[in-house]
Amino acid sequence: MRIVDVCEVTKPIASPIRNAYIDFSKMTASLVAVVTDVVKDGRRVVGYGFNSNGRYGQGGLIRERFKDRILQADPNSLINDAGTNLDPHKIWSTMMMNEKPGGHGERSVAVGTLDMAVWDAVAKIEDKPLFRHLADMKGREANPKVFVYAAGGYYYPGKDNSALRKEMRGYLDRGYNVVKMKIGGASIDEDRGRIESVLEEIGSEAKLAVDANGRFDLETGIAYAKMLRDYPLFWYEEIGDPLDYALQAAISEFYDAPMATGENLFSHQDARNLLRYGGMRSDRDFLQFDCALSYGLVEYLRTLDVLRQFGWSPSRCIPHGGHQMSLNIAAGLGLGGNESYPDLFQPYGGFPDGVEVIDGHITMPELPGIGFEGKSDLIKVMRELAE
Ligand SMILES: O=C([O-])CC(=O)C(=O)O
Ligand SMILES: [Mg+2]
Repeated sequence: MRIVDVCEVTKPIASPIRNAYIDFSKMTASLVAVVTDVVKDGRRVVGYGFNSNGRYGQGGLIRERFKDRILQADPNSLINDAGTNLDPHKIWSTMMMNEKPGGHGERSVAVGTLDMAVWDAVAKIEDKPLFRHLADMKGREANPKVFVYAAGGYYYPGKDNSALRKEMRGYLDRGYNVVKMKIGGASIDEDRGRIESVLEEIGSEAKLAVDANGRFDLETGIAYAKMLRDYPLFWYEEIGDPLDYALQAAISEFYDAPMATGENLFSHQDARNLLRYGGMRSDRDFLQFDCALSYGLVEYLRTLDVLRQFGWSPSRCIPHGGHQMSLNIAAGLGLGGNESYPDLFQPYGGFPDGVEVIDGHITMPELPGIGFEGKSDLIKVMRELAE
C-alpha cells in the first residue's frame, strides 16, 4: 500500500464581502488529492482536502516542500503497524521533518490541507464514514446529529440593514436557529443599529453571534463589550489580536456572557497558551480552532488533549471554517457543533446533497470517507484534479 501521487491546484473562492479586517476579493483555496494504489469497488482510493477560507491557497509550500517529503519517504514508513492502512500520524511526522518549532506562519495551512486528504483516504480504505472511524478509534459512540450555525452578515457594498435582515431571514427559513454577523467594520453606533435590526428580525426564533475578526484594541474591545451587554447574544467573537491573550483575559472582566475565539491559532501550543493566559471560561466560552488551517486532525487531537488537561470539554469546540472535515470530527469526537456559510465559499463549504438543517442540526449521511462524494458540485472539481 502506498501513496503514488500528491496533487494541488489553487482555486478562487473570491466574493465581494468584507469583515472588519480583510475583504475576500482575491481569496483562494488549495484543493489537494492524495492518490493511493488501493482499489475499492473498482475505483482507486483518492483522498481529497482543501483549506478553509480566510488564509490563501498554499500551492507553493505544498509543491515545494510537503509533497516531496511524502513521495520521497519509504512507503512502508507511512503505513500502520498492521500494514492495513495509511498512518496519518506517521505521514504528519514525515511532512514536518526538518521544520523548526513555533512561528507557525502558514505552513500549518499547507499541512492541514494535506492531512484532511490523508484522513479521507484512511476512512475510505476502512470503508467507513470518517466520523465513525474516529469514534471507533477513540472507543466512543458517534453522534451523527451535529449542531450547525449560519455565518454571514458580512459588510458588502451597498448592503443596508434591510438587506442584512433579509439575509438572516433566509437562514431561519433554511432551518438555522443561530446566526452570525460581522462587527467592527463600521462605527460602534452603526454596528449597534445593525445588531438591533437583526435582533428585531429574528426575535425569539434564533440567537445572534457577533464576530469582530480580531480588529479591536483593548479600549475598543471594552467599549463594544459594554454596548453588546445590552443584548442577549450567543457569543462575542475574536475581539482582539489572536495572540494577545492578556487582551482576551481583560475583556472577560467587562463581559459575562459567552465569548468565542481561536480560529487564528494554528497549533496545540498556541491553544494551550490561550487556555493558560486568555482568561477563557470553560463553563460558557467557545473554542474555534480549525484543523484545516492548523496542521490538520493529527494536531487537533493534540489540541483536544490539551483541552482535557485544562478541564475543558470537547463540546466547547465549535470550529471555524464550515467544512465537512470538522463535521466529521464533531460527530465522531463530541465537539459542540460546526460553523456553516450557507451562501459562501462554494463548492467547498456546506453539506452533502440532500442534507437539511432541521432545528439547527444536520444528520451526517453514511458515506465512506469525509463524505465529499455526496456533494456533486464538489466531487466534480475534486475528480478534475485526480481520480
Ligand atoms: O470572515 C472570516 O474571516 C471568517 C470568520 O471569521 C468566521 O467564519 O468566523
Ligand atoms: Mg470568525
